[in-house]
Amino acid sequence: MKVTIVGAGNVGATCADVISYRGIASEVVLLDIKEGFAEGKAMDISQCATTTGFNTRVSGSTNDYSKTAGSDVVVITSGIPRKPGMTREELIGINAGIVKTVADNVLAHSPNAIIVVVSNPMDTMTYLTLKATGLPKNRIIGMGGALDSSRFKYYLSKALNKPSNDVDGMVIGGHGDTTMIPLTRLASYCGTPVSTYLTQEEMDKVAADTMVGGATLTGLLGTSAWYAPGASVAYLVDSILNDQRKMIPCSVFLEGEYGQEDICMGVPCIIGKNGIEAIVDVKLNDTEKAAFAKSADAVRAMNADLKSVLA
Ligand SMILES: NC(=O)C1=CN([C@@H]2O[C@H](COP(=O)(O)OP(=O)(O)OC[C@H]3O[C@@H](n4cnc5c(N)ncnc54)[C@H](O)[C@@H]3O)[C@@H](O)[C@H]2O)C=CC1
Ligand SMILES: O=C([O-])CC(=O)C(=O)O
Repeated sequence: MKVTIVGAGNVGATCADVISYRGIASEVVLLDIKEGFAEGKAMDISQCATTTGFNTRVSGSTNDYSKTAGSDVVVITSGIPRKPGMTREELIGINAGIVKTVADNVLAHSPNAIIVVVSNPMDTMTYLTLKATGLPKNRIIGMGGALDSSRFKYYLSKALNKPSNDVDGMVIGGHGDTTMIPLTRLASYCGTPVSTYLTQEEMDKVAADTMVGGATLTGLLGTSAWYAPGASVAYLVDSILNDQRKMIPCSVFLEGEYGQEDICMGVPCIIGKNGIEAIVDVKLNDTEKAAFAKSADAVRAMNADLKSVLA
């Protein structure tokens, strides 16, 4: 199975590294516009093969899409990341043009690929990719919920003082500092509700920390995060390529699901060999429904800025 990752920067290269290390794909192509950059990252990752023990073939390309031909999955991480103090939404001006051009180039060489959109503002870039390519909705997946949920579980595990892998939980809604919806009511520790162990105040703090998880890291690092984002993309790609049918919150085109239409945002999806195999209808309470509607209003307002790019 062949995976192309466009953008060999922090997130793209980390994703290539995890996919190779875990043997998720037999071939990974990294592509970037910076001369020699993707080739360098691919060579560096390839030189881990004997010490970490993988056989994935990793190669790089400077903007030559012919090398990406026949990819099963294409991940788009090209574009600029935010700096401390910025929101993801502020990246739309530069990233929309980049994502649209990349999506066109990718499809010309891999007409059957499933596209995973990572560049921010991710929900709007997912919507742009869907509208610009005209592909069926199952083949355009925005990655945000997998990462946000992993951060939610991290903060839950810290509050509970229990191992992360004993904790379960999910974040839906938009992938933005104010649009994410950590579903605290449904979060669990070893199959028991977290509300058994945490006060409402503690759960509210976990949710608030989760929502600004990306901004916190951007403040600490000077640019946005890459280890957990890259690993989250690899997790999603694994479920596609190996038809694992995992339930992962992803940004997907909604046509009435969760009360929304003509928008891409995060909802629980079954992810398998066809991309989005199904959208799972988790019953939300009235508060969660209201939060989802408010999140959709914000994502929709951002999508309106795409008019000139899509014209
Ligand atoms: N959806 C999510 O959960 C996450 C999204 N992101 C987003 O992913 C994007 C990438 O982040 P980083 O890897 O940290 O940035 P980065 O700056 O390290 O890497 C981006 C790469 O894209 C390349 N690039 C720019 N235009 C290109 C084009 N037209 N064709 C091919 N390559 C091109 C650049 O040369 C650069 O190497 C950002 O927009 C960031 O906000 C980052 C983390 C999580
Ligand atoms: O925070 C950012 O700008 C990058 C991102 O989407 C994340 O790490 O969640």
